[in-house]
Amino acid sequence: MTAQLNPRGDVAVLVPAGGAGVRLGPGAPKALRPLAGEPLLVHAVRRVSAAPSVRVIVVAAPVVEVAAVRAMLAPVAPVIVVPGGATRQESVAAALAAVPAGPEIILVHDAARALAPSGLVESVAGAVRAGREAVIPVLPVVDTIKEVSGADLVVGTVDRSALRAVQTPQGFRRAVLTAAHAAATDPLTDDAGLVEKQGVPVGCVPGSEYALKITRPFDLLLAEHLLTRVGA
Ligand SMILES: Nc1ccn([C@@H]2O[C@H](COP(=O)(O)OP(=O)(O)OP(=O)(O)O)[C@@H](O)[C@H]2O)c(=O)n1
Ligand SMILES: C[C@](O)(CO)[C@H](O)COP(=O)(O)O
Repeated sequence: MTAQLNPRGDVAVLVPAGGAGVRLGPGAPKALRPLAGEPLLVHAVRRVSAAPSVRVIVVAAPVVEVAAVRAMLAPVAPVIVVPGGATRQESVAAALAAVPAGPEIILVHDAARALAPSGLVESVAGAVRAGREAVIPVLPVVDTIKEVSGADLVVGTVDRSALRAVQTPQGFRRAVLTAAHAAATDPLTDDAGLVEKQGVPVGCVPGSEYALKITRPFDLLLAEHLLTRVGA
């Protein structure tokens, strides 16, 4: 990361890290929980900052942890840290508002996808640079998918050939992401969803198995294995 900004190609990455991690079980906010001895957020920011086009990183931290997160990330990379919001969408909006003038490509990347490789950051940024207005990394759905009524009654089998599992980082022209957040009404689970609502086409690039979202305890075990045994 260097300080000079080139509006045509430079990238700012927003890292929403304000979530509690309820599905991971009781403990500190998820982004601060340890993975192989370091907080998830440190792993995520280290990988993002290693991507050559990234010039600005803005982290949305849990509200009461802003100072601690600033201190924690200071040795990792230059970052702007802002208080997160009550929802992921609010955290992203707060981070977006803190991006300085300059970068015209903005990526949004979950702290919870702590092992997403720098190459994926570059691949998403590159697709936006090449002309897409919005880009998401996706993987094919590998399980048979059923529609279920109530708790346990199968209604039918869904054709999965057109389905994709969506990851982060998601990349956008800055004006597109800003307009989508300005127009947002209900919270959606991802930023591409807001952009779709604006009628903007969203492109796909191949995702990475390493960009798994650490959501449940098993995911943390898997990530620990990938990091310590596979060298992710
Ligand atoms: N108010 C929130 C909620 C979520 N996030 C961030 O959004 C990303 C994706 O959210 P998820 O993995 O679902 O995290 P949590 O909301 O913390 O998980 P849970 O629903 O289990 O509490 C995470 O990096 C999380 O920190 C955020 O910045 N602010
Ligand atoms: C943005 C996201 O990571 C894409 O898969 C996801 O939508 C975050 O929300 P979730 O509710 O934790 O799945």
